[in-house]
Amino acid sequence: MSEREPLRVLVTGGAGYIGSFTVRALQEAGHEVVVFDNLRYGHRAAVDCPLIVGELADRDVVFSAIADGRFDAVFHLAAYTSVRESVEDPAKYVRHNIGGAINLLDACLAYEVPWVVYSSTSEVYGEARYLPLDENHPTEPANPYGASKLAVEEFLRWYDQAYGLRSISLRYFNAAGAALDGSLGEDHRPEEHLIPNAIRGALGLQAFRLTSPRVDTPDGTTIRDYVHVLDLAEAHLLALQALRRGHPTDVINLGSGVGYSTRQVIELVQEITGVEFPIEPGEPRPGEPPVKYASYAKAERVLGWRPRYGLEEIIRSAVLWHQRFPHGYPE
Ligand SMILES: NC(=O)c1ccc[n+]([C@@H]2O[C@H](COP(=O)([O-])OP(=O)(O)OC[C@H]3O[C@@H](n4cnc5c(N)ncnc54)[C@H](O)[C@@H]3O)[C@@H](O)[C@H]2O)c1
Ligand SMILES: O=c1ccn([C@@H]2O[C@H](COP(=O)(O)OP(=O)(O)O[C@H]3O[C@H](CO)[C@H](O)[C@H](O)[C@H]3O)[C@@H](O)[C@H]2O)c(=O)[nH]1
Repeated sequence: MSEREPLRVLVTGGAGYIGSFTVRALQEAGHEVVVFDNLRYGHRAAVDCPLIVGELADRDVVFSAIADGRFDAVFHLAAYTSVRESVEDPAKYVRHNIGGAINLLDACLAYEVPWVVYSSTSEVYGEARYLPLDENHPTEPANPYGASKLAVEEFLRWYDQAYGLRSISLRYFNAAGAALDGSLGEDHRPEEHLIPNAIRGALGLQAFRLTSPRVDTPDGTTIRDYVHVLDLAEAHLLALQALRRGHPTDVINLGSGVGYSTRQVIELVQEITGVEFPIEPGEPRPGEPPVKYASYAKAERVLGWRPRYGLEEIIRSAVLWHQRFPHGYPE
């Protein structure tokens, strides 16, 4: 099969934030896509392709989705993603993020799907021992969410060794931004991420609360690496091409390489929107690492990927989305 021939790809979590952009990128590249999502956080309106509404933890449902599909690849993005919830209810993260993923991988083996692209996270590293974080940094997740994502990465390695299932795990840093025309965007209910919450503060949709703990950084707020969701979607296509070329099972960081403090992000949202919304004190989130940002040298070397968009374009696109859809996707 030539590297350009269209493939059939199942995207789990494809109705969610990053998934919906990845689905669109696959479709634009000519691939045939089916989405599998339980719609707990995803939205039907975010998807323009066949959608299987199903639960990953239900092994029979997962097996029948794969059995019916004749898929060439699976992009596995579905997961629960709240650090706070994972600390309160770790069992949920074992059952869905680990158990659900294992159901999916077993179905891939049963129906000979050769390639998996997996959504991992910078949370696998825990607190940074050095910066920028590269893929050789020790993995010491500080919460059950990060532990669940790392466990799947590790089993992907074992599944390749034992059964020959090849995969690339993409360790995203902080995904943010929207389609440049504001047609797709981030709609989590409830929303926990900084950029959408600051924009909602600027648009008068809700009060903005600072939940960053006081940390040892120049302005005392946490520092993060924001990467445009369009850049993430592009990286998934490049990972698929790498697998088609025969690249071995691997893990790759996806970040912008630049760290911005929470206060800098808030101030940039204020500047771009022209609204000096109040910053109300919130309950500091426990266990947040003070600083993280990525080295994306490996993504550049292996995938030929580098981020196209910076923080300003991230915020401008997200503002457009929130202005067009202040109440999110129509249900
Ligand atoms: N948003 C980020 O900054 C970020 C950073 C690093 C990694 N990630 C990873 O990227 C992936 C996508 O994240 P997102 O921000 O788009 O989240 P999201 O909640 O918008 O998307 C996840 C989707 O998966 C679905 N889902 C969750 N559990 C499921 C299950 N058991 N069965 C079926 N469907 C299920 C949800 O309904 C949702 O549509 C996740 O795997 C997450 O761990 C996200
Ligand atoms: O309304 C808000 C939202 C966030 N923050 C603060 O802004 C910083 C960034 O918060 P985000 O929730 O946007 O990002 P995190 O780095 O805390 O975590 C996110 O990115 C990780 C990957 O790097 C994981 O995927 C995780 O699930 C996801 O929530 C944190 O200090 C947070 O306390 C606020 O002050 N107010």
